[in-house]
Amino acid sequence: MKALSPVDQLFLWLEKRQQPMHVAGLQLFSFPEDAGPKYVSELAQHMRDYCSPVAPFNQRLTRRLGQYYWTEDKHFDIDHHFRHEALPKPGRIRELLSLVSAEHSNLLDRERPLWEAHLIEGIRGRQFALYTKIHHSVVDGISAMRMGMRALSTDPEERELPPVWAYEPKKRSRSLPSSPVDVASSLARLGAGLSKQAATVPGLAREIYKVSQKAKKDENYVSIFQAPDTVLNQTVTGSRRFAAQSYSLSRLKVIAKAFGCTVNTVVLSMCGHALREYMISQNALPDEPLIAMVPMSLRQDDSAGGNQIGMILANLGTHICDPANRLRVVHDSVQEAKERFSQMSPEEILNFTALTMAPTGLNLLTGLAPKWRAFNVVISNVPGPKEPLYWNGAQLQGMYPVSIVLDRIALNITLTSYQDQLEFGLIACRRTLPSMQRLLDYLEQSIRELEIAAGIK
Ligand SMILES: CCCCCCCCCCCCCCCC(=O)SCCNC(=O)CCNC(=O)[C@H](O)C(C)(C)COP(=O)(O)OP(=O)(O)OC[C@H]1O[C@@H](n2cnc3c(N)ncnc32)[C@H](O)[C@@H]1OP(=O)(O)O
Ligand SMILES: CCCCCCCCCO
Repeated sequence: MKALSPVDQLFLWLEKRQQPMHVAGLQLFSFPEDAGPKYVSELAQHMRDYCSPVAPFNQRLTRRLGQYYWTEDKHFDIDHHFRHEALPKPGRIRELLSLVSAEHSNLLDRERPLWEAHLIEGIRGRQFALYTKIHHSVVDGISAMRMGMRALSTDPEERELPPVWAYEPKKRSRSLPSSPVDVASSLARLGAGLSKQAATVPGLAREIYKVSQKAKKDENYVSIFQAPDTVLNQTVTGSRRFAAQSYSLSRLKVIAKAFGCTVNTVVLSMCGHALREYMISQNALPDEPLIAMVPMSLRQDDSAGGNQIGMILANLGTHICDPANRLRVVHDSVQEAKERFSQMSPEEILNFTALTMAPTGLNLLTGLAPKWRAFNVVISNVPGPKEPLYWNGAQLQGMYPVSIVLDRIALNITLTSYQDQLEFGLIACRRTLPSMQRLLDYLEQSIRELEIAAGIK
């Protein structure tokens, strides 16, 4: 048995019917030239043949004394985890997004390993898709991306590739103990981990004191109670709407260079513009800027599993009309947070994140203080592969992240990349965010605006 880390467990504690805590990737493939009519059915059979998965795909939850552990599922049933489905006609991307919206609304079964893979055929234009869903307690965006990429090849001729659940993790930071004696060693390791965490307390106290002093005079500092009350921050239902689109990464790189900022700052500015326009269209733009929670990877090794993320708060400048001024506000707030983290060790960043997010976490768990809002929206950037990839000869055309909505945080914008495409996946509560697809057009519009502001076009 292997004990889950406190961060991994958080995603289990937070889960409820209206707040599923799984994430997913939607991969779109084009058929190889020589594919016959049975190509997808044969692929499905090939995948079903891998019915003895490796960790974490063979691990289910068990709970002892309030602590969650992973343990091997002795009754693993591939037909529960792997599903072969078809879209209703006419099989447009619209039907595919509807299917993903519906699937992403369903909770994973906690009696079994927390993942499902859906192979979807019937898509117009000789395409098929793979929607792979896995609990956030098992992976973060970077580890999900690493797992997903291991199952693909740069060689279009390579065939008989095993599915993602058949690959051994490249490197594990800790081995998986399996006997009862190992439970004790797990607890000992947990204790050792806690004392390592405890060792960060003096540095952390110093940092929190410094932050509280700085916050008094630094206008770029984003406080944990600054996020305004907006239409995004209402109670959510369990039903989801998914929208996705690709944008050109090289266009963003040119903008970033022109403004002397990072690509991620350009992404956040685009989201600031899109949210501003969306809220204006709803007659609901607040006077104060929206605040985004932006995960930052703390992963230092090549390990594939679990969550290793810190979180920063970014001012999205939604109160500012001018795109260049908005970008500067975003840049300054992100820089301020990055500089703070650059003084800390990964343990200190984790603890700092836990402390600053505690009021939000407590509220998510209890619903007692809905005004304790640290952020309005989650915006997560998970860089992906640069080279063209293939799966049994089928070329990967696009890969869209599908993340989580939280109670009173009804929208999550996660993006990944593939070759020169930035792949945005927007997931929202269906009831809270009508016409969410408009955000995709506003994102495109914001690229043009930034290009004009930078004198590029
Ligand atoms: C088993 C499952 C199978 C599934 C198969 C499919 C998997 C599909 C994954 C789905 C996954 C959903 C699951 C979400 C669940 C969470 O979202 S969990 C949270 C995950 N998020 C993270 O961990 C955050 C990771 N990101 C970061 O740490 C940083 O923000 C970033 C993205 C590195 C940006 O940092 P920054 O310091 O502001 O720097 P920036 O200059 O923007 O970027 C650094 C470099 O990367 C480049 N860059 C920035 N963004 C990108 C980008 N998106 N792409 C490429 N390059 C980029 C920049 O151009 C720059 O390059 P150089 O100029 O150095 O050459
Ligand atoms: C205490 C708040 C935790 C919210 C975590 C959301 C992470 C989503 C990005 O993957």
